[in-house]
Amino acid sequence: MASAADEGVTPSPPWSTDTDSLETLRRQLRGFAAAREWDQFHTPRNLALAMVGEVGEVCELFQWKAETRPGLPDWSERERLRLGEELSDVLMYLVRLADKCDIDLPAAVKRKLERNDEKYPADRVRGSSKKYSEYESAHTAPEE
Ligand SMILES: Nc1ccn([C@H]2C[C@H](O)[C@@H](COP(=O)(O)OP(=O)(O)OP(=O)(O)O)O2)c(=O)n1
Repeated sequence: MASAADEGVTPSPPWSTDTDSLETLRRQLRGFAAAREWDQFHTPRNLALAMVGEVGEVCELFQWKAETRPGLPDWSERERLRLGEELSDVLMYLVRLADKCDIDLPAAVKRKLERNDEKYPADRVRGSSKKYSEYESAHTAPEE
């Protein structure tokens, strides 16, 4: 089985996020909305609702299907294309929502990765899906 390093993933700190691609997307979505005078509709509440609606569309694609393996080998190209579209909608509304709420998403993700690493140290939780509070000496979430 390929190790984490073989797959180019980052198994341990320091964590970072690709600020450039999120920032580029944030700017593109700003421009897209501005060109259509949609800023007036892109309120935090509307964007949150729109994002959840798109999450529902993602889930709908999995609905009533048998469990499938990672990579979706038994899905058609058409279904995979559709899933890519719906995931993109979720991402776009998410980035737009963060922007309209003045949340620095790359910084927030980096911070959350660090907190997750503290709550779920790899050596301790490897191979288990238990929540951090279920471990024996219940670890409490770090202070804000
Ligand atoms: N007021 C709007 C309307 C749309 N979009 C953008 C964000 C999404 O990426 C996409 C959502 O478009 P639709 O509401 O048409 O939804 P779908 O693309 O999912 O189409 P359908 O509902 O037919 O599957 O368009 C937006 O930013 N603001």
